[in-house]
Amino acid sequence: MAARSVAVGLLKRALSSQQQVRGMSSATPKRKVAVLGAAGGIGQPLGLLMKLNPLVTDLSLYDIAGTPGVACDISHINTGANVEGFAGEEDLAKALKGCDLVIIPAGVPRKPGMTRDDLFNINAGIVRSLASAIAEHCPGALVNMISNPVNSTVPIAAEVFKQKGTYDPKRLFGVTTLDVVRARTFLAHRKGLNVRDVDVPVVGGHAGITILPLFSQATPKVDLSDEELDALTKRTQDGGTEVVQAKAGKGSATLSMAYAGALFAESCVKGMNGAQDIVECSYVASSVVPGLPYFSSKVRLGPNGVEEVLGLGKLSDYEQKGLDSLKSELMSSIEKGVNFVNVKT
Ligand SMILES: NC(=O)c1ccc[n+]([C@@H]2O[C@H](COP(=O)([O-])OP(=O)(O)OC[C@H]3O[C@@H](n4cnc5c(N)ncnc54)[C@H](O)[C@@H]3O)[C@@H](O)[C@H]2O)c1
Ligand SMILES: O=C(O)C[C@H](O)C(=O)O
Repeated sequence: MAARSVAVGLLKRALSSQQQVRGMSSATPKRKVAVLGAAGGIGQPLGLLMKLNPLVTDLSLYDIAGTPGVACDISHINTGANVEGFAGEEDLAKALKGCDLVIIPAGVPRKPGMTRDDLFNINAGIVRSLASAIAEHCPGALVNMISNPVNSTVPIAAEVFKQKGTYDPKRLFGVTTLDVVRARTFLAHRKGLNVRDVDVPVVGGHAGITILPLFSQATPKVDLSDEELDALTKRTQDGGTEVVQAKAGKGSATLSMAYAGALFAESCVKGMNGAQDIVECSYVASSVVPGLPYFSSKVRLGPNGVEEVLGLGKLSDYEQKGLDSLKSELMSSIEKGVNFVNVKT
């Protein structure tokens, strides 16, 4: 009897995973995901990872050029998602139509010696025009903003959506998952832990000192000397710069970012599909820190996007100092984004 029920269980599991792979399960809703900037350093591996995700039934790959080739290549992979490639502004409406989730890694990356804010002049305009198209063609989609400077590009998208009358703070996310991925990796290496067991919330924003890892809230609990804490915090804050320098002029993090972006996108889709207790750190509209209208902290994801913005929990003195010192930089990046859309020059 026991052997029979084990066999039935295995059969059911195999059937349901086959159905999932084909995108045919009646329990799994159809989900169309778009990647804007899909021919780029992040866009290509992110497109690949989304094609491998059984929750994605339709994958729309958009860039200003180069997407037909990328889409053709990815479409040959024998997983369920239907893949379409779109190139050039005249194809943007088609790329966005019917999307549940839009991921934006479009824009220029840093070179050594640059800050993320140095990307503002080019990327702000790109994000403004993509946000405007999203408001027109898929206003109900969740938006995962990867393009830097995230601290400003999220407010830019929000202001565009407000102007278009489609703004819903629950649906707009700055992707800060790479900071969490880095904090987990660096802590696990430093303390000899299995990285799969390690989690570290990272709050604040996504640039330099605005990236604030909360090692006092890590799981498993760890004892860190003052030197270790300082070194781990700085390495997490400078993780992006470490990659920019290692790539020596050939861009910034792409592969680890694609991994992080795919993790976050999957959590968004799971939340939309009704999964419970999906919690991720993300840079969202927030009242967690008075005076900062956008802030990254843990958020609970659900059918409508952000279901709940969670508080910061108890901070150590070191983390409280970090929080106090990031506020003015984060606020000025937010204002810069807001003004870009609203102030006529
Ligand atoms: N949030 C994060 O943690 C994080 C991590 C890494 C990189 N980034 C940022 O992601 C962005 C992309 O980085 P990358 O390494 O993929 O750069 P990349 O130059 O390799 O690719 C960017 C792609 O965007 C495309 N693009 C430009 N304008 C566009 C438009 N109007 N519409 C659609 N696509 C457009 C380009 O054609 C290119 O294919 C950069 O701004 C980078 O700083 C963010
Ligand atoms: O550092 C960068 O410019 C890219 C990205 O924001 C990162 O953190 O890797």
